[in-house]
Amino acid sequence: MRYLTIALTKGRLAKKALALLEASGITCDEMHTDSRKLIFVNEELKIKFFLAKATDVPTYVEYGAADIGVVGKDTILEERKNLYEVLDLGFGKCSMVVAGPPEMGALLTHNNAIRVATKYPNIAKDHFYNKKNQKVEIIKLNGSIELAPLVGLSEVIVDIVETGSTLRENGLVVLEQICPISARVVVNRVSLKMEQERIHRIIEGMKENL
Ligand SMILES: Nc1ncnc2c1ncn2[C@@H]1O[C@H](COP(=O)(O)OP(=O)(O)OP(=O)(O)O)[C@@H](O)[C@H]1O
Ligand SMILES: O=P(O)(O)OC[C@H]1O[C@H](OP(=O)(O)OP(=O)(O)O)[C@H](O)[C@@H]1O
Repeated sequence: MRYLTIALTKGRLAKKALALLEASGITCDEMHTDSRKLIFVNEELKIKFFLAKATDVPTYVEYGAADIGVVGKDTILEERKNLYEVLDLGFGKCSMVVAGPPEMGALLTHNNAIRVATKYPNIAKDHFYNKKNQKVEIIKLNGSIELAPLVGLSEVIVDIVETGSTLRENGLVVLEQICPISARVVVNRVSLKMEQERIHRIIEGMKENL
C-alpha cells in the first residue's frame, strides 16, 4: 500500500486542520512537538502529512506531491489550479470584499479607471473585469493591504475581512461583497481515481468530526 500525503496550510488554518486530523484518528506522536521536522508520518495508516504556505498547497496537490490538501477558498480561487474541491470544512470563515474609504463607493458604480490594491490579483480581475466589466488597474501587494488607500496607492482594495476591526481602525468600510471564504479540502485528480476508497474514507472521517 502506498503512502497517502496530506498538505495542510500553515498559519491561521493549521490548528483547526491538525485538530481535525487528530479527531479523525490520523495522529502522529510528533504532532505536538516544536521540532523543525517538516513531514509527519502515521505508519499504521500509511499516511504522511505536512504544513506548507497557503499559496503552495494547491501546487503540491495539483502535481500529486500531496494527494489531499486543506486550504482556504481564497487561495483556491486565486491559484486556479486543476484540482477537485470536495469538502467545505466550515472553519477559517471570512469574506472576500472590495473595501476603501466610504467616499470611494461612488467610484464603483460607474466605469471609473480606479486603482485596486490586493494580494489577490486574479480574484480582483474576475470581480472587476468579468463580473462588473470595470477596467480598473490592479496593483499587487503582499500584506497590510489596508495601507494602500491610506497613503494614496489605490482608491480601493480587494481583501479578506473577518472581524472587520482592521478596516474599522483605519477608517475603511466594506464597499462590495465578492464571496464567502472558508477552509476546503482539495484532492488531486489522479489520486481521486486511483485511491478513491482510501481518500473517501479520510474525507468521511473529517466530515464526521466537523
Ligand atoms: N482574518 C483573516 N485574514 C486572513 N486570512 C484568513 C482570515 N481568517 C481566515 N483566513 C483564512 O486563513 C488562510 C491563511 O491565512 P494566513 O494569514 O495564515 O496566511 P497568509 O494569508 O498566506 O499569510 P502570509 O502571507 O502572512 O503567509 C487564508 O488563506 C484564509 O483562507
Ligand atoms: O477583519 P479582520 O479580523 O481585522 O481581519 C482581516 C485582516 O487580516 C488579514 O491580514 P493578516 O493579519 O493576514 O496580515 P497581512 O495584512 O499582512 O496579510 C487580512 O488581510 C486583513 O488585513
